[in-house]
Amino acid sequence: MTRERAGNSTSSPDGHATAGGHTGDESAFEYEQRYITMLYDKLDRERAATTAELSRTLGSTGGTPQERTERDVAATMLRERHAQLEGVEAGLCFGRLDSTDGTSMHIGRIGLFDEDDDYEPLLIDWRAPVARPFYLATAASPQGVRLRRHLRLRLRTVTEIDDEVLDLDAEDTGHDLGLAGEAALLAALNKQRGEHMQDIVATIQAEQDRIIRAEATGTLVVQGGPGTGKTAVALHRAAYLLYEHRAALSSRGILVLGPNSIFLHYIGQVLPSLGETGVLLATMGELFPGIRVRASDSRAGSAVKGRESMVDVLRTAVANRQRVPDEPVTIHAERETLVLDPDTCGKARQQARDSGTPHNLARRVFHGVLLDALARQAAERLTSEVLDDVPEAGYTEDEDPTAQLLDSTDVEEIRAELAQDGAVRAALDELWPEYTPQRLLGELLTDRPDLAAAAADHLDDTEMDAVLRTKSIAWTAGDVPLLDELAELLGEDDTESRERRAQAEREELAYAQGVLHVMEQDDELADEERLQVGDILDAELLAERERQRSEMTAAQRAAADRTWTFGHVIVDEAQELTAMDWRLIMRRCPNRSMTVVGDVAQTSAPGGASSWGEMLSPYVADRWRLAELTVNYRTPAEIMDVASTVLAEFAPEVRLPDAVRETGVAPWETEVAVEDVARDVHELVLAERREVGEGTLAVLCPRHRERELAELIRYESVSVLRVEQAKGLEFDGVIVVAPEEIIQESARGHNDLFVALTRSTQCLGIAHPAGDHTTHTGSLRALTRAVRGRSHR
Ligand SMILES: Nc1ncnc2c1ncn2[C@@H]1O[C@H](COP(=O)(O)OP(=O)(O)OP(=O)(O)O)[C@@H](O)[C@H]1O
Repeated sequence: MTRERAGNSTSSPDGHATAGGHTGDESAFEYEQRYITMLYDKLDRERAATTAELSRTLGSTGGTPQERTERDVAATMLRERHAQLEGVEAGLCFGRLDSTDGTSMHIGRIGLFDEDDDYEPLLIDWRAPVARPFYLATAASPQGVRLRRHLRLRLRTVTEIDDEVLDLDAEDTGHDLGLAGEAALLAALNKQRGEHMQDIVATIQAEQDRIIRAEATGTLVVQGGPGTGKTAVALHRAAYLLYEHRAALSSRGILVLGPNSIFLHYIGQVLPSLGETGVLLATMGELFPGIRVRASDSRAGSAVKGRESMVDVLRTAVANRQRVPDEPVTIHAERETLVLDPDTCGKARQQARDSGTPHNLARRVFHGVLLDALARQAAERLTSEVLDDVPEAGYTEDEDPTAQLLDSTDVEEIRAELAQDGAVRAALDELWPEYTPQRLLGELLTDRPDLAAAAADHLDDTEMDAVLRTKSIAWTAGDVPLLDELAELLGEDDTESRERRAQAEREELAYAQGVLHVMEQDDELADEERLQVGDILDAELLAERERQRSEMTAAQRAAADRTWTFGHVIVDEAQELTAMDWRLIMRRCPNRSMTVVGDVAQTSAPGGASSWGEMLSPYVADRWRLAELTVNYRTPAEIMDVASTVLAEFAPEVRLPDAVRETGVAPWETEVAVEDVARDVHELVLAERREVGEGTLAVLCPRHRERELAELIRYESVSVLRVEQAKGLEFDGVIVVAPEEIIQESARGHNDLFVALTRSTQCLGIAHPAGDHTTHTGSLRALTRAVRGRSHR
């Protein structure tokens, strides 16, 4: 394979003789610039046409209800198209493939076609099958490709061209990792990082491409060490699946789950830059509409809440709210006093439970059985009162007055009256109340006896202490799967609200028809006017709900609906999820079309995974596929050497991915004054900022040091984070503060330290509070040895 490179800022256009399409006098640069300019002109025209169409659509009024709904659907699609065309501005076209048969194509973020030339493709969408050799072709297996060209642009100007001639006879200067487009790849990897993750569409590698384009059906696990591109691959897979299965997936949508909101912010631009806006990005804490997570659990608390046995605790808590009184309950109803005895209540409860419906629906059965009993009681009492008033000798034995006194309709009436009686309702509610998940969980987590009654078989005192709190609505991310579980156990009795809605619609319809009828009789009213009024009334009634639906994308609708099921779910940092989290996710994805992305060596959550099989087998048995990523694109070899020394101490069996590049910059370590760690780390930050220039820098520290450090270190490009917040992120420089404390902080502290060490793209420093590293764990001694072996500051 031979490589040629040209940059118009540093060297003259190469005038590549074989680059198809350009004329003899024209250099490759001139040709590509001309082509790129043509593509951007085309993009501009498409944008203008979409904007015009959208304002035409939004501006038109009236029409039949169906037309109005269609118009709203069209407007939603045009808005999406508009967002897509805006999103692909940067690096619209990034490559070109020349085939051995003499044909050539340009590859970019979206497809563009020439309508005036029988829809000839001008730009091929990277996801199209014909574009695939761009990522897969190698000199050994060229797949009909003669030349692969990477184009780099600044705004709309071509700044660099990298050519690879896929020629077996040529000298192979490539890396033994089998990289495609190596020069372009290294240029991308060496770039300074910013606030947002960049897409990798121009330099996707073959092992990544295979995952991105893997079958949509079934569950695919993508396991890979740090920096192997798992997140990048997962996001590109979302874009690919939407392209490949647009019709099926755009209605049900794709959910991408990430570990926290910092991470979602970080990855938030990748899909728009690929022209896709309809994907719902969320954290676990956001998956219960109406709840905002405002608090966090202790490690012990989240471990307890994440256990599967919480399902039994919740079940018992619900059952404990279905009460049978110890003593008869006296009800002072409006007309009489009635009594509910424990035996009747017990039978009613059994009947309700036997109905097999969730609590709030079974409540109807329970209340119904008791209302029947109360109605009978009232009827019997009424009958005996009447009989008491009838003179003894007033009838013969054949004329039993009770037989005619109350028939079933009368008893029904009594029942209906009792059902409306405040005292009766209160008594029934007391025994079997209606519950929302929020109310029940709020009670349970703030009331020790209540929790003890539900959890006695599952939690000891310390575990209960770990989840109890004082404020019922201080929701944490760990509460969300519990709320979701409760929503299933409780169900929602929407019979009345459905009836009310149906009644309101019937009334509105009757009103509208009445008005139309009056208008029809009014000869003075112009036909046109009558039509308009009729349209409005009808439209309001018939199309309102449909319209609301059509104005929302699948992602927006999904975000507002707890029971929404997605067409595909992508779970990033999946090793962090607990058994309870997985139950919720599986409810959102009944077809199990999922991509599960993570690294079990990086697990830090106390309830997180140590094996994929263990986590997934309850849902898919062994029907999941594993794909592995083996190359580390983020962390330079110098830093990986240090991280692998630490890893070898606690997980010697794990093989680390090969680092794709070296930077020549050795990691460093230093001591900081134990009495003033923040001040000294601040000094280190100032020095390190000079190293990374405008790049990003992170100070990663144990939990208890975060506040003090964050108060002192306040620079726009510097983040002070706990390790768990840095999951999935990367920075040009990283300073790890007090590694020993990070190790000691939790049962999975080693994993945390490993995560912290692998966040950097350029340089790494370690700050030990003085004396801290002399006494401690093997991991820390190994870390110190490894760093010292390289350099010392
Ligand atoms: N093919 C590629 N071309 C260019 N950059 C890439 C490629 N693959 C990965 N990268 C870059 O490598 C870095 C690491 O990628 P990513 O964050 O997706 O890795 P990860 O496996 O999720 O890491 P971790 O598990 O450590 O959080 C990112 O900057 C990403 O853009």
